[in-house]
Amino acid sequence: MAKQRKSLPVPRLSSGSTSSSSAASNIEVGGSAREGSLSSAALALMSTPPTSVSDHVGSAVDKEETTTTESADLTRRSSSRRKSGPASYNLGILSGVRRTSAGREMASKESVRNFSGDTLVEDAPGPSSNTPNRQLLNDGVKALNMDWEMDNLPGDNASDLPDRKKRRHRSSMDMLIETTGRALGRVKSVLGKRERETSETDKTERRQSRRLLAIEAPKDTKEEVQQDDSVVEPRERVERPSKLARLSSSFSITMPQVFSTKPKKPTKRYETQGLYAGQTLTSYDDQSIPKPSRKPTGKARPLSTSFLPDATQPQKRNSLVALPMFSYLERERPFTIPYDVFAPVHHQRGEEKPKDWGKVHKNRLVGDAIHYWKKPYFERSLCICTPPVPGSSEPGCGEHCLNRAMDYECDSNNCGLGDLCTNRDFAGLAVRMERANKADKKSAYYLFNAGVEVIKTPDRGFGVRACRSYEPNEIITEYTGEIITPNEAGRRIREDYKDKADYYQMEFDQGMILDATKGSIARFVNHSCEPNCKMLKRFVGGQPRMALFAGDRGILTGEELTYDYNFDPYSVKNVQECRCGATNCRGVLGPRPKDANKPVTKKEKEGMAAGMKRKVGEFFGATPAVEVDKDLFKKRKVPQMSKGWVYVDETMEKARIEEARKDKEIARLQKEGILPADLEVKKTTTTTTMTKDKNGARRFVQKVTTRMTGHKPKATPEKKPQKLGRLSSIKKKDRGTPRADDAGVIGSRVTKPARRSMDNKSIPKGSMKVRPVTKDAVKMARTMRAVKSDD
Ligand SMILES: C[S@@+](CC[C@H](N)C(=O)[O-])C[C@H]1O[C@@H](n2cnc3c(N)ncnc32)[C@H](O)[C@@H]1O
Repeated sequence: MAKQRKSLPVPRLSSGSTSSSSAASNIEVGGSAREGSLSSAALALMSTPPTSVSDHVGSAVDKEETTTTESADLTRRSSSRRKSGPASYNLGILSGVRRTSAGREMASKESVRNFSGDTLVEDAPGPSSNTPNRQLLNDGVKALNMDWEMDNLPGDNASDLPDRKKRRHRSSMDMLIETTGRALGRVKSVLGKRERETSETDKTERRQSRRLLAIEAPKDTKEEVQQDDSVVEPRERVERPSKLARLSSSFSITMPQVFSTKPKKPTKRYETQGLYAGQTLTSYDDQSIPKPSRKPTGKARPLSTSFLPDATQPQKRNSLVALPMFSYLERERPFTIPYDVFAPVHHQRGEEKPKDWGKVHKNRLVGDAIHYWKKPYFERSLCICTPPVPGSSEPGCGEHCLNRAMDYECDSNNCGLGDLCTNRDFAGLAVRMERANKADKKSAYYLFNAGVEVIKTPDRGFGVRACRSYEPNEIITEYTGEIITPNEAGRRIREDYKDKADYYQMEFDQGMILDATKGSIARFVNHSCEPNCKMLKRFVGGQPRMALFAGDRGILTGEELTYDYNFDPYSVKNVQECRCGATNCRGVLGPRPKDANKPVTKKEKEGMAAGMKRKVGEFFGATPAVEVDKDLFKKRKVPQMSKGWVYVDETMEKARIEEARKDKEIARLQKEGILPADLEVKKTTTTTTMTKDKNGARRFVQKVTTRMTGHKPKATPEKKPQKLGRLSSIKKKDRGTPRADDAGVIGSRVTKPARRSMDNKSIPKGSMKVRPVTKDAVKMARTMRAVKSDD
């Protein structure tokens, strides 16, 4: 160092200053005049003495180039600084080790070369080529697809630098690598995260695409289209690269897309709200809700209610966001459980179903009834109701409606209230049944609209249950079947239904019988002495129809439907034991107690007295004051109840009818003198007595007694000579042989034409009507005569 200083007198430079940047920076150049006389290039040359022999040579060769660069460098310095004080040289900056700004950290290859010569860095591998940072940098450079490589990093060409310089260069390179490595590490971690996400998406996409490819297109024809429009092989064929390869190569930002239009992944939809009871805790205070009376027994663990808030304390709302389950508990809203979810009365599989049930959904006339039945046999009644006053509780065609009072149903022909009319039960039922018929028979929707279903009862055969609730007096279902004559009803019972235990015949209208053996579901409705329904007759479009209506307390879902049969068994033998289980059960399916047996009430007595008074007044010609009873329309109308079931026991009934016919015939023959008055005939009487067995069950015992009884004809008053009108006058005038046109009357006999004319009511008043002698009577008379002659 000392030697070097001595060999270079002008300018005096401390060579030692080159060893450290701090020393170098403090070198002062003496005399401004001298500074000014020296070219800056020369100064620069002098300030950087060659450190070796080769440097001298090299310096000579590169003198020109170095001079130019340094001069440019110095020219860039501010002129004010140069002027204000003596020039100072920062060797750190000049040597490229110390940089003045971050931008200069990445020194250009040229500047390094210019400063330190081309031989600064050796060809040997870089100082930190094996360090993880270097590796990281390498990876990053590759990943970013840069057009330079780590091995040819600018400024990395320090193979020919001397060791000392190499160290310095290495340290600067290390810094550079470290900084860049850190930056790249951050980039890589971000990219790595994206890569992971992308690879996740990629996996899902691949799974989907595999599925789609399997369904939509053959694999070999499907091509993948990348965003850059390059066509690649389907992803199934692309081999999955190794993790390392993926790490190093998957920094590509553009991810391969399988399909330009991705199929939308079906997203699971979560319900935002759930169903819950919707009861407040204070509901228990409600008197209408029965409190649980059963106390927990020792064995059963009582239900823990600790999770419920204290009902006695006012509820404080939690300011924190509640968990969903608790927020559901807090919220309250009305809800209806869908029928598909809650249908408690579905007919269970395997349950016994009724056999031999021919369904008839509309009444139909069968046999002779077709000729006897009078179609619309009364005039349609016009409804004079006005639309209901808004806000009033009285509905359209309510209790004041005349049609309703007369059991006529309103329709568009007789009522103008349209939808406001409430007297259209059968029309409403028709709408419901139409909905039911369109629905699947197994669906809850069908059951809801049909409203009823058949069930098997333990002791009363089949019955009917409500599949929904009904308002009081709401129509439930129609009772339909075949309209037949009473004769046909008897015949069916004798012949068709002789092996059956249950009959479905009911008195209907115009003296006809409604036989629901082929009929609607209503035929299965059982009897109860305390019924929840009633069978009513209504006139719809002039035609009578029967339907089951809810009672005054309405019907709940699942209740068995019953009504009072008011059963007329015709014979005691046919009396059936009632198993309805009501507290006021009459014990038998017999008729309701006759009203006549009821004691007369005070009100009825008043009514009778008022009626008498009116009649007396009318008799004496007094005009009764017309007083409109205001309560007249308010009175509950008495529904036209079903007249009752017809139970015709064919053998008993036949015997009874035959007996009566015989009695009548004998009496007539006796009267005519054909049979003796003291005739004794065998008579059979059947008496039924009810007993109870040891179990308390009722038993009906029949006793048949036969006795001989005499038929005594009633004493007939002495006959007065009868005026025979025209016929007798003819006979009086002309006592000749009767003519053929004498209305067929010969003696006491009436010939066929006469009878025909009698039927036609052409015989004048007062004419004698003679009953024709039947074949049976003649036969019997002959027998009697034969018996007598034998005696
Ligand atoms: C119209 S059917 C009713 C449906 C019948 N249960 C079935 O299975 O077809 C009438 C018959 O049901 C039976 N029945 C109805 N209600 C009854 C009751 N309360 N007690 C006993 N039997 C009853 C009687 O046998 C009666 O003749």
